[in-house]
Amino acid sequence: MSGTPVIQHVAIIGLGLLGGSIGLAIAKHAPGIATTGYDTDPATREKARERELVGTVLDSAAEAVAAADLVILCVPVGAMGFAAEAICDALPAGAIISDVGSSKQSVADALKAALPDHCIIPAHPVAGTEQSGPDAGFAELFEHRWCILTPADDAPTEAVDALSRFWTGLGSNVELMGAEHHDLVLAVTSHIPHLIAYTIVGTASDLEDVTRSEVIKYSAGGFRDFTRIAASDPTMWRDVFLTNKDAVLEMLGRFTEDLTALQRAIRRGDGDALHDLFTKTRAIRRSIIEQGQDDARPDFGRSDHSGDH
Ligand SMILES: NC(=O)c1ccc[n+]([C@@H]2O[C@H](COP(=O)([O-])OP(=O)(O)OC[C@H]3O[C@@H](n4cnc5c(N)ncnc54)[C@H](O)[C@@H]3O)[C@@H](O)[C@H]2O)c1
Ligand SMILES: O=C(O)C(=O)C[C@]1(C(=O)O)C=C[C@@H](O)C=C1
Repeated sequence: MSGTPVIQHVAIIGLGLLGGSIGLAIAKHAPGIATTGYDTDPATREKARERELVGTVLDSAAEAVAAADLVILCVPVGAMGFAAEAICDALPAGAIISDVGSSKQSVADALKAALPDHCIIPAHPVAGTEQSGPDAGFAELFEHRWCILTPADDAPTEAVDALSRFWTGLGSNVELMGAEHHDLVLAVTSHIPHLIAYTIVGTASDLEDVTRSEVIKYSAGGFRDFTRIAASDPTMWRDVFLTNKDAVLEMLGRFTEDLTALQRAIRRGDGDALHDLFTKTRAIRRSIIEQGQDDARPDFGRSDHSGDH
């Protein structure tokens, strides 16, 4: 690759929350970039046309990528390999292939296996909601949010720079990281919190009828916040846990040990242990807020667009 490539045409494969939001964000922040898109689901393609998520919605992945200099795969992580195989023969030489998957090592492996001769720069915008599908996307999703790029050591610097500039242009802050490290960090900050939410809401749903209806009736802040997270897309999260198995199991082991220690403190009436831990965790919350990282999403990310009414 010679010189820094200028991105003039982005193809988006998968037109749900992430794909739709990228299309709308390009229209808002970089209207000079042409966009094409494809989704395997005909109803999603139809809705994407109606909402003008991209400039042109095509009826095949090959047509969608034929003139692209950047292709972004926005499908569940378990489908990345299939999506890459479907575009293999139609990709222009020199196109950058990227993705938005929530786990990175397995996606990097799948993309490399499907597209061994192409320039692959995996990415993960750490921005989302519990909504999914073509109705869920909005142009502001990535503003003031991190986008983590996980290029392989031999990835061309110019392509990494071009992709960084692309995401900065949509309003994101960009950080580079190894894929394995990404998967460990995100296991703690995103994957295990989702697992905990799925568990606690699942526990409530297993209670006897009367108790369950009371849980729903009286659910205030804590449980209600968990139900939002536990409403996240089942296919997406199934794939995240299957593809980030090692890091999730490692962190889950530590979490289980800490939970057991807390259980012992409660059983023994060890108020000091409980108070010490809660003081430590409160300090973490305060330092997140001091760093200006407390949900930098604009309000409409949660209310107007999240559908959580
Ligand atoms: N939802 C979030 O909060 C969030 C945040 C960051 C990253 N991600 C990642 O983004 C990706 C997409 O998630 P989403 O929330 O947009 O999901 P989504 O369900 O809203 O959209 C995914 C779309 O991909 C389509 N699809 C599936 N297989 C396909 C294929 N082979 N070819 C073309 N289209 C295909 C589906 O029909 C669907 O419309 C996932 O990898 C997820 O891990 C999600
Ligand atoms: O805010 C939410 O609803 C999210 O779950 C978004 C969230 C996260 O855990 O922070 C979920 C998965 C992603 O890969 C990135 C972002």
